[in-house]
Amino acid sequence: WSLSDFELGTRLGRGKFGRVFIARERKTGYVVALKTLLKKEIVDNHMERQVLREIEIQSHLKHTNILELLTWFHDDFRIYLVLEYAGKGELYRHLRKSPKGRFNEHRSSKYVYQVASALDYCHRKKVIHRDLKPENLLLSITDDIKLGDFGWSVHTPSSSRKTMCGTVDYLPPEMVQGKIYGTHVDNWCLGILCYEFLVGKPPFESRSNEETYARIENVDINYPCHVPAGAIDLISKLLRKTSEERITLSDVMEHPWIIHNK
Ligand SMILES: CC(C)CCNC(=O)Cn1cc(-c2ccc3c(-c4nc5ccccc5[nH]4)n[nH]c3c2)cn1
Repeated sequence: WSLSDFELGTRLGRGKFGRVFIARERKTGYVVALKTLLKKEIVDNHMERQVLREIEIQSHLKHTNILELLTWFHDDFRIYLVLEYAGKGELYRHLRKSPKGRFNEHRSSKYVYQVASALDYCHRKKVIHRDLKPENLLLSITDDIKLGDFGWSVHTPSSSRKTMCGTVDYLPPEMVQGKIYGTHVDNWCLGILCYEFLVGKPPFESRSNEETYARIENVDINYPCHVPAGAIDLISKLLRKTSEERITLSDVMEHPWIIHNK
């Protein structure tokens, strides 16, 4: 493959994701997201091994709710990643523009199910910490979750998050305390995500990072009255300070609130 095989369109996410363009493969007309990484930037930041490891991992992940890395190629100056195009773009924007900035039970439980399915698949492949938060979720044209790992993108701090260096709202207690962490961090983040879908903001959001950290470590959570009991039950089983106590992803997928509402 080479750049001449593609007809480039506009930048996606208005430059938020680094240099990602919508593009069409000339012969088939297939629409993709074409991400370009400058080799000089990668070398200057000593990220060669990391990028190659990410490409290695991502190219082996094949799941309907994980954004697929279709192929990649490079020229003298850039590495080009041919990624699946998600027709409805950033989930985050849909969340913010929904009435009261939150999703209804049906939509929330469907997305939580799909994210749990994607994470369960990743964990079985010994891949953890996909940096789960609304900014890393895209929606396909059929309104299905596409989990992307935008760790590589140069996120300009988006105005939507108060803290300029990206949100701390999704950090689990073990990461706030700088302890080693395992796959259970994703279970915690799924709990935060479920709360944010239903309420419109993450549970521990505070005026300062320090206050947020304190609330995370105390699991100091309040549920607005409109949050259904079934969802509270699920979230409270994910947001456990002791990581081993958190409900498993397969149990999330079989939880009554998910089954009855998705
Ligand atoms: C090193 C490597 C293997 C990591 C691979 N993963 C990434 O590069 C993560 N990444 C995915 C993207 C990305 C960004 C946006 C989109 C979109 C998309 N569709 C849209 C529709 C409307 C508005 C914006 C849209 N963005 N589809 N697929 C995308 C993929 C950017 N970075």
